[in-house]
Amino acid sequence: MHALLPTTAPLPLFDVAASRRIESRALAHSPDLMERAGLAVAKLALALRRGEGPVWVVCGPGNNGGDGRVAARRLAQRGVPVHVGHDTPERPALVIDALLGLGLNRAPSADMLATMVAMQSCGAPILAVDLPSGLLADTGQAAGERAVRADHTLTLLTLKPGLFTGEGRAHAGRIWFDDLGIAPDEAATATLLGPAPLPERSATSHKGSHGQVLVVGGAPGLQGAARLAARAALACGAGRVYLDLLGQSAGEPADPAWAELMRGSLAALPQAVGVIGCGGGAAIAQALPDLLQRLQHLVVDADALNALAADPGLQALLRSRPAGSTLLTPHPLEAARLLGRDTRNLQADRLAAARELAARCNATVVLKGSGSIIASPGERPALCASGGPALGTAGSGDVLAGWLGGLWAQQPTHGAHAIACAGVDAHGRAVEAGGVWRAGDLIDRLAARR
Ligand SMILES: NC(=O)C1=CN([C@@H]2O[C@H](COP(=O)(O)OP(=O)(O)OC[C@H]3O[C@@H](n4cnc5c(N)ncnc54)[C@H](OP(=O)(O)O)[C@@H]3O)[C@@H](O)[C@H]2O)[C@@H](O)CC1
Ligand SMILES: Nc1ncnc2c1ncn2[C@@H]1O[C@H](COP(=O)(O)OP(=O)(O)O)[C@@H](O)[C@H]1O
Repeated sequence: MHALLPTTAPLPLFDVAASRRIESRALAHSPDLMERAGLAVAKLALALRRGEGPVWVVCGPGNNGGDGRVAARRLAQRGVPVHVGHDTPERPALVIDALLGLGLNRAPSADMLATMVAMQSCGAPILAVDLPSGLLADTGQAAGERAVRADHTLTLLTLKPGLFTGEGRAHAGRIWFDDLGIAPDEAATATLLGPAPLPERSATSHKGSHGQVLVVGGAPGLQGAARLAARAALACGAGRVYLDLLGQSAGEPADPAWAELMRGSLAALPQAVGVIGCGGGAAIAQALPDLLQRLQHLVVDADALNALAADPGLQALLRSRPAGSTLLTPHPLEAARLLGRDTRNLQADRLAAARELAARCNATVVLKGSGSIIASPGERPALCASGGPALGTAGSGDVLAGWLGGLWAQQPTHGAHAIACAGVDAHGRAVEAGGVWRAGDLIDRLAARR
């Protein structure tokens, strides 16, 4: 058993159907899985309980409850006071939430909701067994009007996507994992990202070896977004970074605060990696046909995504681009516009939405937000557990787009999926040590990790 985040390597995620298959094959040779699960829960509970009061074990009707009962027995054997039931004991030292796990298949009943409220309000920390009760393992959404908000979740046998995306992170608390001694024997549903190495530099390399980025955007009043993207691309290590500031006179400096950035345009830079749409306003729509047809590598963000959503002709150009050459970075509202759905409906199953959008656009899609998802045609989707609410600040998405462009400029033979996985994970890790308040700080933190 170990705490899971931050990840040190990529990890396989399994949805409910795959977890069930792994479990049923494992049970054939290891019939004591529930004993192992309950023992792991009891061990963690011993470390987490606060004070000498009883450990309150709330068991549901299925095997999740079974794990809870084994844990209760093991704790009692160690002389720990234990209360098993749905009524709140006095001054509990810990709550073990073993009400509902993988088998959650409908909105919890009123009785269960009342028990969840009691757990939540009793004042003790909550350790969820496998999943916080009421949270759907595949999507990270509550099946009904609420799910338990745990302080810790010990997930068992397999890692489930819903712990890491949607509302999962807010409900799971600190995530622990015990594989119960079983190695998964089938392909993962998705991959939880680990850290990716930064591009290597040979001793004889020079700025011409490190690629070019062309940021197209920054319409009047919106230059900040384009400049953040350009600064991030440069901080990432791109050899030269140019800005095509839409609707700005040629005399306007690329970025008065960053003298290294230059003005440029598609006509002069057909080999550059395009980072398009940051602060693009309405003007980006006119530039898009040329950009979509002429640039070999494109990161498409913000207003360029909105322009695409509004124009089937542009969507056809997008789909006709070669495989692996386009990377879209929508936040949920932008993704919902592209799919013609509402955001709530899209967020209900982020993994499925990202896959659908990737297939529809013939592109890699980074569906941003807590637990960003990276989906590409023909690739196993990836899920990012790094980052957090510190990224919820204006311009952090522009920084991501620029960083992705900078990575791609240095590694032009990589496909969009690999670039997205590396860049999204690094963007999240940059805030984990704290100290990021503005998108500009984020650029400094990303650069410091190089
Ligand atoms: N077998 C093993 O060795 C291992 C098992 N493991 C453990 O087993 C867990 C999975 O167990 P599980 O399949 O029994 O599902 P579980 O989450 O207990 O729920 C099913 C029960 O809840 C009910 N129910 C569902 N939704 C409901 C609702 N909204 N409101 C009310 N009731 C609802 C559902 O009712 P039904 O649909 O049948 O009417 C059924 O009775 C897994 O998460 C892990 O903890 C692992 O440790 C590995 C080793
Ligand atoms: N709670 C959170 N957890 C993880 N990542 C987050 C969270 N909130 C925001 N982010 C990340 O911050 C970035 C915000 O991007 P975006 O919404 O496009 O911002 P902007 O348009 O201001 O640049 C995305 O990479 C998103 O995944």
